[in-house]
Amino acid sequence: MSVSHRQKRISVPQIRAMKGATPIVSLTAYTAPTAALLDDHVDLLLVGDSLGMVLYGMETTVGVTLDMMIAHGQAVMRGSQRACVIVDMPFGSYQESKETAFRNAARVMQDVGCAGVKMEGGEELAETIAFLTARGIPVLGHIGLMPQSVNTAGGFRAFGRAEDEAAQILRDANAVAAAGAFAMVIEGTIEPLARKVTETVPIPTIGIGASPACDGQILVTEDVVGLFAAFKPKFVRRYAELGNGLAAATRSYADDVRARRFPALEHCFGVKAPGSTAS
Ligand SMILES: Nc1nc(=O)c2c([nH]1)NC[C@@H]1CN(c3ccc(C(=O)N[C@@H](CCC(=O)O)C(=O)O)cc3)CN21
Ligand SMILES: CC(C)C(=O)C(=O)O
Ligand SMILES: [Mg+2]
Repeated sequence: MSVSHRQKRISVPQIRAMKGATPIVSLTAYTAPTAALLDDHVDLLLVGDSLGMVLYGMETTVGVTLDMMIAHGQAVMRGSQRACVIVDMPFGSYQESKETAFRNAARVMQDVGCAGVKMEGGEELAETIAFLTARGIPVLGHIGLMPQSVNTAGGFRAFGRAEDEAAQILRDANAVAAAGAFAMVIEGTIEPLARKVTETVPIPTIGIGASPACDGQILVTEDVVGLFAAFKPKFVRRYAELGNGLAAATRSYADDVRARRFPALEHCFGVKAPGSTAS
């Protein structure tokens, strides 16, 4: 594509400016073909570390590595043209120190060419978020249910039911915003808390299992289209059942191969079609 025909991607400042306006539409993407199909319809594509569970069959996201995120981030950048692409920093790549976080996030920015990175954390991560944003790396926060903390948080559950937990999440939201995050994902909280966080912080909130009051919504694409069957979180709405289509197509293919209906001669090389000089 020529330079003059190249369209610009939605930028981090544009996402930041959507606070209180038209809801930010976001979905996950892990591969080039999926990114290409979603690109025209979303504002933000997240290369989520949920890929460990969705693509690789892991029980949690804790086993996902930086190399995996970079490889899938590159694929999503190749497949998309318009969306703002953000890459999840995986467990272990940013918690140790703000310096380690910067080094690993800079590697993601350089190797992937994405618009920014996402990190799970609240007050305890604020210094790191400030360190990165001050040095040119846009950060999308992630508070509430933080899947990388599943081993200390008591499993995948709703957050903010207890008063002290809700108060902590509100402090986390304020700390993440004050540290310079351009927006934050709020996951798996009770609805009134996500609403209150959205009303309180000056940056967009992007909800998942949170509230319709959030400034945007995100879901895992495979959950939305019925391609992930291991579990169905309460907060998912299925817009298609592509898994059924995939299974049905596979059954038809298997039947055709076993009955020698596939391949037909039209699928074979060096076979003259009647009335043709080609193939
Ligand atoms: N495919 C997929 N979708 C997601 O939304 C998602 C991931 N993977 N992986 C990373 C995190 C983990 N998340 C999860 C994981 C499990 C539940 C879940 O099992 N929820 C059940 C309740 C579980 C229970 O009662 O113990 C639910 O009904 O919502 C929810 C969110 C959200 N994220
Ligand atoms: C569900 C979103 C917010 C996420 O972090 C992921 O897909 O990894
Ligand atoms: Mg994630």
